[in-house]
Amino acid sequence: MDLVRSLLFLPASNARAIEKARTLSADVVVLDLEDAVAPEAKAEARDAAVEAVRSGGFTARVAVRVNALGTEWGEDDVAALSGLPLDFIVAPKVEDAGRVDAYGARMSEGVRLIAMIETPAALLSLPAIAAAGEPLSGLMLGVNDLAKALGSGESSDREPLRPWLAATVVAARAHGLFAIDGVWNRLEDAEGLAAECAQGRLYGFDGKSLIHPAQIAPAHAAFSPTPEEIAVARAVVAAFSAPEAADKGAIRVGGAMVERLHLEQAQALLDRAAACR
Ligand SMILES: CC(C)(COP(=O)(O)OP(=O)(O)OC[C@H]1O[C@@H](n2cnc3c(N)ncnc32)[C@H](O)[C@@H]1OP(=O)(O)O)[C@@H](O)C(=O)NCCC(=O)NCCSC(=O)C[C@H](O)C(=O)O
Ligand SMILES: [Mg+2]
Repeated sequence: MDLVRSLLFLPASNARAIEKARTLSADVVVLDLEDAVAPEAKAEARDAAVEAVRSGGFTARVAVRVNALGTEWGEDDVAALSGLPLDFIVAPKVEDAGRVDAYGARMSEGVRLIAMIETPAALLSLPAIAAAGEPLSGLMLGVNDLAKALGSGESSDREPLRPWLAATVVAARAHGLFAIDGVWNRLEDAEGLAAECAQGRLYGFDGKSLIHPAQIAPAHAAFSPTPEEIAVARAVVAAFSAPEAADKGAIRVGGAMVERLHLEQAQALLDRAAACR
């Protein structure tokens, strides 16, 4: 099971954060070479990321967000990661399927790609990007860049971004990719973070991109099955296991109609709960 409830970004130029990240229980840590690193620190950050990945010691799976191919650092970033024991490369500002292919041609076997959707052009090309094929394994919304490019205002319920939340999940699901929601910037607003995680889960996202260790636990709480969901799933599985349900497609469980598609859904939720444990 590909658990991606939490993808914690940290600047690869921050040695203390890298040390801390080794001890953290995020599902994935993302060493950032892009927006969290100033232009004059790019080369040093690249070296630090390579050294960190080579040395290992992370509890989480490890990703590096490179600078986009086409920028002055992109080619060197991707080349520096060649042959390293890395789980994912995160590609910022992907705008077409050709860009996914370009990363694929440069990446080592076994490393998977997460494409960031964070420009209007990417939104218009979502179906083609999602259909690009291997090594693409996930889509991640970049809400900061997106809000900047769209000129959309802030709102607590993300009203202006909602069509794009849904479109990203649809594109990912259509091609068996995971979908990761954007970051929550307000470090001290835990209530807002919890609400936004819940909204992301409601839209179907598999997890959230994060910027601070304190955001890991709320993301895991939101993107793991709840005890109530587990109880309902167990009841559905038990009801369909009863002899009287053997020849039925639809039955009544807890006052609701459930079909065999709900049985599959319940089994998937129980598998996910086991993986989260
Ligand atoms: C946002 C921060 C700059 C805040 O830093 P700071 O105020 O120093 O944090 P704390 O004092 O609360 O830190 C406490 C300890 O935790 C460590 N720490 C902090 N953040 C991280 C982290 N992300 N990963 C690992 N460890 C972290 C500190 O080192 C302290 O440790 P210790 O001293 O040992 O106790 C900072 O949190 C930060 O830099 N966050 C990540 C920023 C980032 O990577 N941004 C880029 C990705 S977001 C993005 O661009 C999304 C997308 O592209 C879009 O467009 O939307
Ligand atoms: Mg961005």
